[in-house]
Amino acid sequence: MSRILNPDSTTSSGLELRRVSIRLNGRGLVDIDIVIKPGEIVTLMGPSGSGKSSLLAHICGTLPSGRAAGFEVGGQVVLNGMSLDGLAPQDRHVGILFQDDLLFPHLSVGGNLAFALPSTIRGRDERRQRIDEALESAGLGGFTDRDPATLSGGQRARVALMRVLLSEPDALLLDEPFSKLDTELRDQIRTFVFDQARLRGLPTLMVTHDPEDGAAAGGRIVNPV
Ligand SMILES: Nc1ncnc2c1ncn2[C@@H]1O[C@H](COP(=O)(O)OP(=O)(O)OP(=O)(O)O)[C@@H](O)[C@H]1O
Repeated sequence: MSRILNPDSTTSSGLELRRVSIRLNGRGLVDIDIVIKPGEIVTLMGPSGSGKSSLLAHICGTLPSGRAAGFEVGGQVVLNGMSLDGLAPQDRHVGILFQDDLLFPHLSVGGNLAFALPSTIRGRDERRQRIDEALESAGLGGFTDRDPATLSGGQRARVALMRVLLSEPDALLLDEPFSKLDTELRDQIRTFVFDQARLRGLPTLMVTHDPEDGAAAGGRIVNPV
């Protein structure tokens, strides 16, 4: 693993945003300083365009930065005591779930999940077992060979979460992942996602416009500015 150990950082667990700032074309968007403990779910709410998704992209290492892109970032993102600055997205161990489940339509459910498994899990049987266990734990036992197009919205949402979790993230980011689900399903999937995050002790940062998401998470609700 190529993580950089920042000599200034403490060895604390969780996701720390140390005076993280984002400016867009010289305008201040985000200014946040927070520690999210393992298993804690923090909700990020703020007006449209206030930079919530940009902050998640910055944590993932996918924010287009530099003068041409217009974004300038400051501060430090630290996960479990290690600075993520300069690391490629795939080396950060940060999982993110979006509004759209982004399942690959040309792959089976199992194929979608296999894509997320760490390359260190090499054996065919072990890979298959991990996928089967993940599907079982999501109430989707026997779905390995299903075409994603044949799944319901709730089933797709659970596969999308399992795909993120199989990549063994150390932190979870949620970018309005429940907003396209109808009310009943939203409650169900929300509970499932929060339970999984807590069970695995993942520091979790959720962006939402829905106050009910924040209430259901039961944790702190913060503004990006
Ligand atoms: N790739 C990009 N290149 C340039 N500007 C961008 C890019 N992505 C977002 N922006 C701009 O950055 C600002 C913040 O957008 P962002 O999506 O982070 O806000 P948000 O708070 O998540 O909004 P919403 O609640 O509507 O999803 C907006 O002005 C947006 O137009």
